[in-house]
Amino acid sequence: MSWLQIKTLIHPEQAEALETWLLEAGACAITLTDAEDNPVFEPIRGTTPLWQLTQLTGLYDGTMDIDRLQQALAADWAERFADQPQPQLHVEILEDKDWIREWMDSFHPLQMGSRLWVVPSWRTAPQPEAVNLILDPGLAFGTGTHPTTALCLQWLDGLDLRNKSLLDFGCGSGILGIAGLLLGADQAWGIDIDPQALQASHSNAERNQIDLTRFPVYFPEQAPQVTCDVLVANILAGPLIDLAPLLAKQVKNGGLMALSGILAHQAEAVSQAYQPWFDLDPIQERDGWIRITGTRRAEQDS
Ligand SMILES: C[S@@+](CC[C@H](N)C(=O)[O-])C[C@H]1O[C@@H](n2cnc3c(N)ncnc32)[C@H](O)[C@@H]1O
Repeated sequence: MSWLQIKTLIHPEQAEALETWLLEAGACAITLTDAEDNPVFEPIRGTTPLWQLTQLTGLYDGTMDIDRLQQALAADWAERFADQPQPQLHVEILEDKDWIREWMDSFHPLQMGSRLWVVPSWRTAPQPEAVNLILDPGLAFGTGTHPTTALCLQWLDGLDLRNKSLLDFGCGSGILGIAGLLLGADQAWGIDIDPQALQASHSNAERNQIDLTRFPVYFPEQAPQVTCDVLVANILAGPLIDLAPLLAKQVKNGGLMALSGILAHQAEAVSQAYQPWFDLDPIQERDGWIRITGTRRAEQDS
């Protein structure tokens, strides 16, 4: 099987928008790195220096029609960012073994808060005594490199999760549910609409020596209506708003929740959707993404 890898340089302010656009257009995975850290393009004389740019690398199934993708991107980009240069996609065909090597090289251990590290399975944990979450990124979203995931991991790291149950809604790679269990929770559940995510969550749980009975995973329509002490949902603003009544029902009175996957301008709409059930904390922001946390009020059960 072959893959198509695209690479482009982009201004950091537009990197997230391009990442979202490419994922919606079927990319299996996207990574963003500082162009200066990992230069694959020669800087062009007279153009923006590399240190001001983000390098985006994306991966598509080898059957993807990249010409049509470029045309669609050009049309949308012209509409949204009329005054900005069009991203130029450099395309390369990769055999399985090549992209795996590229992919592996791009992941490094990351510290999340004070106790937790996310360590790719092929790297050595820098602090063996820390809480080390061993991760095989695979194709499901959730490696810890994305700000939305990092915001949730840092929040979990700061909680006392002993004897707590945790619902990971939109579990992707299972990273948040697994982190919760490693940080002391005694039970977690994962829910996702993507079969690849459910599979990845279980293989990542096994890699971290977590008994799968402590982290069962479900499609939403098959999930039991559990109530949890802690809810994490890193999805997107639209589904989070639609799911507010359902998610509120699944958090115990006095329980905690963290919502992520929300762009700064969407904060107000998502907050409003959860205010009927939760006392909300001040919003946290990272690279244009925000995290909403709160405590389930006891007085309302609806
Ligand atoms: C941004 S990823 C987050 C993955 C992981 N929890 C993390 O924090 O890195 C969002 C995940 O939510 C899933 N998802 C999107 N809409 C959903 C929905 N309505 N119900 C359940 N899962 C959903 C996607 O398939 C994807 O795996």
